[in-house]
Amino acid sequence: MAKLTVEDLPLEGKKVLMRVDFNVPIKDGVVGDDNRIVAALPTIKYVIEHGGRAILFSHLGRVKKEEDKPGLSMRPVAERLSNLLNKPVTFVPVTEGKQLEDAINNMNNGDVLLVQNTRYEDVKDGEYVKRESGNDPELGKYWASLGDVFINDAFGTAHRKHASNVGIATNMPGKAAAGYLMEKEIKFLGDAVDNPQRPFVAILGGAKVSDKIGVIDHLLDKADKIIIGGGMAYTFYAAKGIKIGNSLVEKDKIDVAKEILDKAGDKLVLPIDNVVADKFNNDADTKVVEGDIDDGWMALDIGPKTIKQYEDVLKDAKTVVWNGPMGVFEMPNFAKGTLEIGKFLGTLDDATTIVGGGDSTAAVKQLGVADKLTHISTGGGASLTYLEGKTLPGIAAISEK
Ligand SMILES: Nc1ncnc2c1ncn2[C@@H]1O[C@H](COP(=O)(O)OP(=O)(O)O)[C@@H](O)[C@H]1O
Ligand SMILES: O=C(OP(=O)(O)O)[C@H](O)COP(=O)(O)O
Repeated sequence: MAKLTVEDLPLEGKKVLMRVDFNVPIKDGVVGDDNRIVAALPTIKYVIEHGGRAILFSHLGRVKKEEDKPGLSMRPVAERLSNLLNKPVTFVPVTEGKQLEDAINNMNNGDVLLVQNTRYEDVKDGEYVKRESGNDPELGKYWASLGDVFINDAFGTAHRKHASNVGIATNMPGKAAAGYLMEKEIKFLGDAVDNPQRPFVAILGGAKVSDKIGVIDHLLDKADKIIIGGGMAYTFYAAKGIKIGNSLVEKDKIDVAKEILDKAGDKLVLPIDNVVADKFNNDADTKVVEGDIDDGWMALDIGPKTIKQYEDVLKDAKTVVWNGPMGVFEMPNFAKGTLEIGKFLGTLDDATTIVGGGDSTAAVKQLGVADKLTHISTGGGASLTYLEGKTLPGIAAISEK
């Protein structure tokens, strides 16, 4: 990678601004899945072990009105980070001003400080002003002025052009580096898409084809096969004139689906059978049907023949990228397709297997197969944007070597 990395920066005694993605689930004031915090630890540890003063910035959720703020405080994140690092983390409950500046000036080498949710800046005096999300130039400049160097380790936010990632970086030319997590994500996703070991198979699922059109388009030129599952498969069924009953469909995307099918030829693989249900409920009556789905029935998972067919496509793969579940995996009776594909990926010892996407990541974790895969991306929207072949502003703003 031609970008500056943490190892290129002077750290000893420096005020090291770090953008991390600590946008984690919080329930009743306690952090749930802390994977994103754990994923940022290598860079934070490197900085403090090399005598840097780590000043961390992250957003949490979306702040649109004053009342959103209390529930979206970073305080619980500071507590979890402190536990994970096994050392104190100073939490500063504001995003600008004397309290923040004094706290930074009081830091010693090796200390860690976490700034309040950067999206508190989106609401001022009750107005939704989007200073952070709108990349207000004054805000990026101010935050940049608080430190000596900048490290962006927030891959999950890299598809956003906000003050705390792009704003700080552009105000610190030559001093903005990628953290280890950012490097790792770019390496796995970048190699998979641009330099894959072949055969390269993409598995795309999830609810809507509209979310994945850009990815399918980009990967049609790159992948050897694209396996389709989940709700979006039935818009492709409709495009082929296969009956879909009450299955999920995006009627306004049927034409696009037709174009994709024409372009893809046999590169795109669709389910041959499905588990259909008489209602959207785990306790629904179910049956497996091939091809046409009758009215009154909806497809909620891929069927056993499809699982077998997909395993056949995957068995020789050397690179696999997976985004989106094969069915309504949240309901145990419709989780089998996602589970079996996940388990099978875990057996592919010679392949690089990469999962991106919020629900796909939740699925492989919930199903207990995450440990067997090569790389689970910390970014949903960011990994999708990457797979679409688009530039991620957060990455583009990092200084070149
Ligand atoms: N056949 C289906 N019918 C309706 N919903 C489905 C179906 N298959 C999957 N889904 C739903 O799609 C959602 C995930 O889609 P999406 O958000 O696109 O995935 P990701 O976050 O991994 O990109 C899940 O909530 C899942 O229940
Ligand atoms: O969780 C995130 O997005 P993701 O769920 O698509 O990975 C990122 O932190 C970005 O958050 P945002 O979509 O509120 O800008």
